[in-house]
Amino acid sequence: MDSKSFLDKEEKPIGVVGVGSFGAAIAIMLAEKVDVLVYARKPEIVEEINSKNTLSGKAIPENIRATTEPEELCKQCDLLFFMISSSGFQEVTRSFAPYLFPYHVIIHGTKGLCLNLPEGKNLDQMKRMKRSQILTMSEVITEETVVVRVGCLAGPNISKELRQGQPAATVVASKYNEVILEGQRLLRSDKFQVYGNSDMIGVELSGVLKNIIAIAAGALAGLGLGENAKGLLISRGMVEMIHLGNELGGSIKSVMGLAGIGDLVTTCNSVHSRNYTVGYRLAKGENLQEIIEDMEEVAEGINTVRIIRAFLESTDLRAPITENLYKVLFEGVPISDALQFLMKYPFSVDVDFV
Ligand SMILES: NC(=O)C1=CN([C@@H]2O[C@H](COP(=O)(O)OP(=O)(O)OC[C@H]3O[C@@H](n4cnc5c(N)ncnc54)[C@H](O)[C@@H]3O)[C@@H](O)[C@H]2O)C=CC1
Ligand SMILES: O=C(CO)COP(=O)(O)O
Repeated sequence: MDSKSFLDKEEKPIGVVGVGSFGAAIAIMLAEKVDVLVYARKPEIVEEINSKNTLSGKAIPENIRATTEPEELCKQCDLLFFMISSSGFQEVTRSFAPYLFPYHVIIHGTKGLCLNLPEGKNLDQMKRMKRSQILTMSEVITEETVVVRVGCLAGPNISKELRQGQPAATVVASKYNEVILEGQRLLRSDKFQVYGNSDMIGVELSGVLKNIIAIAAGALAGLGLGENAKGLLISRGMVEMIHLGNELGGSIKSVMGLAGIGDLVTTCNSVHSRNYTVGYRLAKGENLQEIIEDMEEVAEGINTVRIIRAFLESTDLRAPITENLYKVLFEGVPISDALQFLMKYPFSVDVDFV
C-alpha cells in the first residue's frame, strides 16, 4: 500500500476532535505515523498538551499539538477524526461546519445516537419515534456539513487497553473505499489490525446497540449470575441487535463482524466498560441518577435504550432485552423481575435471521 496520503502530496497533520478517553487513545496511535493536531474546548487542556506534552498528567508524543479553534484544525487538516460523545456531537459538528469543505474527510468513533426532532421537542416528550427522527453520527455530519467522504470507526476498542499498547482491531466503515484505505494506512500497526466495511450504517449501529446489551451483562454480573446466563444474554442480544440494526437500515452481516459480535463480547465482559459498569452498579442497588452523577465519562447505552424504546413503538418489532432494560432504568422495575420476564418470554426459534 502507498505510504502517502491520497489527500495531499505533502502529509498534513491529522485532526482529532475531542481528547476524552477514546480520542486520546486514537491520537496517540495516529502520532506513531503522522503529526496530529487535536481540538479540545478547554484552554487548560490545550495549554497542557502544547507546553508540557502531557494529557491529564501522562506523557503523550511530542508530535501531538492542540488548539481550541475549529477553524485552525480545518485549515491545517484534511482528515479529521471526530471523537466526541453523542450528547455534544451535533453542537461540535455545527461549530466546525463553517470551516469544512467538500475535500475534507471525517471519520468518527462515537457509539451513540442523536435526534432530529421538531423545534421545541425533546426525547422526554417523544413516546414514539420514526427512523427519520433518529440520526447516526454519519447522518449528523452529512446533515450539518458539506463533507461527503464520511466514515466511522467501531470495534472492540476499550481505550484503556489501547493506551497500554495491548493488541486489538477495529473496523473502518465508509461508502468510499479511499476513506477505508486511508483509515487503514493511518491506524494499522503490529498491534492494531484495521478491517474495512462498506456498510457504514450497519457498523455504526452495531457499536451503538451493543451498549444496551453491555448494560444488561453488567447487571447479570452484579446479580452474581454465571457464565451460562451470560452466554444466553450475548446470543439473544446479538439476535436483537440484528433485527434492530436491520430495521434501522444496517446489514445483518455487519452485526456478525468485529464491530458487532466482537465488540459485544468485549463490552459484556469488561469491567472497564462504562455501560457494563452502569448495569453492575444498578444490580448492586445504586440508583441510576447516583451512578450517572458519579461517572466522569459517558455511558452511551442509557440514552440509546430510551431512543430505541421510542423507535420500537413505531414498528412491529419486539426487542425484549431493550424493553425490559428500559423498565429497569426508567420505571423502577427490579432487575430480578425483568430477568424473570425474560426467562418466561416465548423465544422459540434459535436462529431466525439467516
Ligand atoms: N472509551 C472507550 O473505550 C471507547 C469509547 N468509544 C466511544 O467514543 C465516544 C467518546 O467516548 P470517550 O472518549 O470514552 O468519552 P469521554 O467522556 O472520555 O470524552 C468525550 C469527549 O467529548 C468532548 N465533548 C463532549 N461534549 C462536547 C461539547 N459539547 N463540546 C466540545 N467537546 C465535547 C469531551 O470534552 C471529551 O473530550 C463515545 O461515543 C464512546 O461510546 C468508542 C470506543 C471505545
Ligand atoms: O465501546 C467500547 C469498547 O469497544 C467502550 O465501551 P463503554 O462505552 O461501555 O466503555
